[in-house]
Amino acid sequence: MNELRLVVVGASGRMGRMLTQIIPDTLGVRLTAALEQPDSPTLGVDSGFGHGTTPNGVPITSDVAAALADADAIVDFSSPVASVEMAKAAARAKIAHVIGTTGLSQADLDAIAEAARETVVVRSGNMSLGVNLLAVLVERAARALGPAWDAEIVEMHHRLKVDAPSGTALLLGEAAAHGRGVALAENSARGRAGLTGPRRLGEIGFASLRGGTVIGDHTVVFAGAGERIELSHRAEDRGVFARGALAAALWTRGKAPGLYSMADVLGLSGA
Ligand SMILES: NC(=O)C1=CN([C@@H]2O[C@H](COP(=O)(O)OP(=O)(O)OC[C@H]3O[C@@H](n4cnc5c(N)ncnc54)[C@H](OP(=O)(O)O)[C@@H]3O)[C@@H](O)[C@H]2O)C=CC1
Ligand SMILES: O=C(O)C1=N[C@H](C(=O)O)C[C@H](O)C1
Repeated sequence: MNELRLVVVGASGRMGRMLTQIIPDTLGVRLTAALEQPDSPTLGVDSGFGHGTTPNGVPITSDVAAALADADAIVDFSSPVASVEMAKAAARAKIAHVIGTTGLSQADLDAIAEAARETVVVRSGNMSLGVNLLAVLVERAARALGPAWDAEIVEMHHRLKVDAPSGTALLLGEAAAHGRGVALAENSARGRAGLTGPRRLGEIGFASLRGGTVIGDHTVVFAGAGERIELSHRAEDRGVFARGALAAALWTRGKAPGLYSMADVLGLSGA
């Protein structure tokens, strides 16, 4: 089978650099374009620059049309505005779109769902195997424990992260809500401050810490009367997200248009 021709969006960012580093060592994929914003100072620079001195022959560009003309899939860790634009372009070109970007609004999610009517889209707030397995465990725990055990989600990330709660925290919150058979939107508490009053039964709380170079730590606490369960994941290397995204891109081959998750890619749906 031919190699999957990949476009990386956000190629000069932390995740983009990790992707361009591991693509040459990943069987079945080939980088054909590396996209950045039109005003990026990195335009024209070899996209291999982020990981030492080995050029890969793919210069960074902002020409979306040219990039998509020679591609099978897009791997996108950029910004909400960019990912929604890419989703529309991917739908028009019928190219698979793997979206890792977080901080998406409901309107952004709706636009992505609309694009997924035309092409294969895999979106997840976390592409790692560990976090997606953790979500399965959180759902089971929430189902078994019920709302009498208070669920709180604590996350910590590097000082440069711009959105909160993290996409992963929201994914884990959705898992807990699903386990309880409730909607997260109606049962979440974000950013308590001031005279909050006692905790509301059944709410799922979120707390976000930012500092240093932390790649991504998440803990789901189930606090009961006189005892506590904590389920945690710590990412030690951005490679876990990048490898998951490349596995997702390869998985899209031959799939029907639709919106998929990493649980689908990893075979964890219904686990
Ligand atoms: N789902 C997952 O597993 C993971 C998700 N993420 C998420 O991925 C996103 C990116 O993270 P990270 O790499 O750390 O962030 P960075 O800010 O380091 O990288 C994002 C890159 O995207 C670029 N960009 C912005 N707009 C466009 C555009 N229109 N076209 C092309 N490129 C564009 C930015 O350029 P500029 O700097 O000029 O704005 C930047 O270089 C975040 O939302 C983060 O939360 C991160 C890790 C794992
Ligand atoms: O911005 C990051 O860095 C990360 N973002 C994702 C999130 O919002 O959960 C995934 C990972 O934790 C790193």
